[in-house]
Amino acid sequence: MTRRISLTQYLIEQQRQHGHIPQELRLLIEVVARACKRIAISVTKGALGEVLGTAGSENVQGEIQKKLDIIANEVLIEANEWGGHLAAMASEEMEGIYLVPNRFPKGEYLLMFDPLDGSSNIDVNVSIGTIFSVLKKAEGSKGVSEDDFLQPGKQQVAAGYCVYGPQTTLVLTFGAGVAMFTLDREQGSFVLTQEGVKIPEDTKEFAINMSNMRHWDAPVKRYIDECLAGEEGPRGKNFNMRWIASMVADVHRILTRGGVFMYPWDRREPNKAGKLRLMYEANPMAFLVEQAGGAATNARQRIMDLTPTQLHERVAVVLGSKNEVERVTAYHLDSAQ
Ligand SMILES: O=P(O)(O)OC[C@H]1O[C@](O)(COP(=O)(O)O)[C@@H](O)[C@@H]1O
Ligand SMILES: [Mg+2]
Ligand SMILES: [Mg+2]
Repeated sequence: MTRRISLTQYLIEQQRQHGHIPQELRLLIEVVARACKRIAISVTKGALGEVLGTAGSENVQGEIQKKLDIIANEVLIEANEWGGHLAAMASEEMEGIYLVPNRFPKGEYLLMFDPLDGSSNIDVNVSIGTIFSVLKKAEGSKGVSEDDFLQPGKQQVAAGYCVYGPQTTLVLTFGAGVAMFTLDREQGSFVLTQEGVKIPEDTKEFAINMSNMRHWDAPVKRYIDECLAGEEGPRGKNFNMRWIASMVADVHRILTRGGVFMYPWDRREPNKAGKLRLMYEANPMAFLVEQAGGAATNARQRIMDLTPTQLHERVAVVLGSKNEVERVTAYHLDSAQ
């Protein structure tokens, strides 16, 4: 039975007893969690809060922004800019980095986020979320620029997401395992509901958008064909499929019961490495998944080893149960020889 302590107590424990995090980082995560609570309130209001529908604008990736994309972005910026722990922020919804204004105290951390993941699910009342990643500015670097953000994911000091579903759940890692916290709405606080989250190494469940099948590369097609062949095929077992179209919800299922998630490169936009974004979608999820004993690659290399060259860089993603991720990756490496 998991100890029912609050997020604040858990964070203090991580700082004081285990020495896993400095005080500044603890306070930063508290601010992010508070922002997620505010976003959860807007999400829950739905049509009553007039937060559904499009905002009539586009983000830097040319995607139509939903009202909630913008609301969530503003909530995260507003909550974090006065916190005193950050040098700058970057978001899916902003083209450049956001420097903490001079009127606020500053810190050494860099915060990146996908304020609202799974935007296509907002209006249809299906789970969505917020994904975030924390880096530290290189020591001695004066000021802050976009270059400070271009660090490989293995340098993340914290990462997490908050899924707004039937329950609102915050999932966190500081590089010493994964913990989950459920929002107790009566108390208004996140309560620890699982520690030491582990993803089983094997699975019979995959997640991929099958409508893109005709655009896939041969190794992806091979892997999925083998899953679909079931007991009679080379895998000798039947597979189930799930695709929520909110990465946050698909990854949450994988952290809860295992599985493999794939958003591979495909021929629709051959010049792009993939659909998902490296710095505020793939890296934080890869950090969580690895900390839970799973694996995350771009179908060839470990995601957290990739050095980004742009803030909004895209990447192919294969993550989840270790043995399946290794299999998909091996199929790609074999085909390249
Ligand atoms: O609609 P598709 O092509 O299946 O893509 C779904 C994927 O796109 C995303 O929604 C992208 O996230 P955003 O909503 O933040 O743009 C992922 O969460 C999800 O896995
Ligand atoms: Mg997203
Ligand atoms: Mg988004």
